[in-house]
Amino acid sequence: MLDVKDLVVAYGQSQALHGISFSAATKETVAIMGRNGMGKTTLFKSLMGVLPIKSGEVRVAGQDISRSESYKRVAQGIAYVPQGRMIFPTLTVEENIQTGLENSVTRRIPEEIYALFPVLWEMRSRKGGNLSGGQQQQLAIARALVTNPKVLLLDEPTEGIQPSIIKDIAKALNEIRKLRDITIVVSEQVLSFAMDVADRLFVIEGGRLVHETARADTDVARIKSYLSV
Ligand SMILES: Nc1ncnc2c1ncn2[C@@H]1O[C@H](COP(=O)(O)OP(=O)(O)OP(=O)(O)O)[C@@H](O)[C@H]1O
Repeated sequence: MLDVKDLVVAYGQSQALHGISFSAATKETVAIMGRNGMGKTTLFKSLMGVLPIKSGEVRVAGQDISRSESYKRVAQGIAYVPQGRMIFPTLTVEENIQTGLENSVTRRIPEEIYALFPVLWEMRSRKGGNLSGGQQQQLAIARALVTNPKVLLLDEPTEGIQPSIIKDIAKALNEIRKLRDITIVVSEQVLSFAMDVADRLFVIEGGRLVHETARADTDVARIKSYLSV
């Protein structure tokens, strides 16, 4: 479903990604693990078209999207939950989700969304800015999901979130891929969360994927050593 090949991205003269390649299948979740500054956000921004790529290719369901404008990529089946969530603080929960429904005539929020995140139903009339960090993260995921993506990208969804809500988010992500034909790519520093949601784990270091493992074969100590400074 998602095929990334030899992705090279630079900030001016400084190269940040040095040829990233990986694929992820429908109904598969992969985690990209790495410390701060290793290139996770750069990877996601370039997949989404927020940052231009220098060379390489990104395919979603076989279609090369790597030269498409960011807004077009949404129609081509890719959705992005950025680091820090970026919800609209002055819009209500319901209005925030509806911003993902721009192309829908009724702008009706599917029931499935509130079934996945019951807290968003309870909070639907509250302003996004009044939600806790964990609730905002669930809101950002809901907003991305209503675009019916084939590929969902989540950049460090557990950052600054309390453990009980991290469990809720893991549960929702596992439920989503059961319900939908979707590929989920999540960047993370929290190994326990990645082990809860991902079928395969990659480690990114200095803009390169340096390690890959299936969940069942994961050498936890080895991944931890990559994540510690
Ligand atoms: N706007 C920018 N201009 C120049 N260099 C940048 C810019 N943004 C990021 N970088 C560099 O690119 C590299 C990768 O950064 P990136 O933000 O992708 O890492 P990350 O793994 O997502 O870390 P974090 O979790 O802190 O966001 C780092 O060396 C960083 O200094």
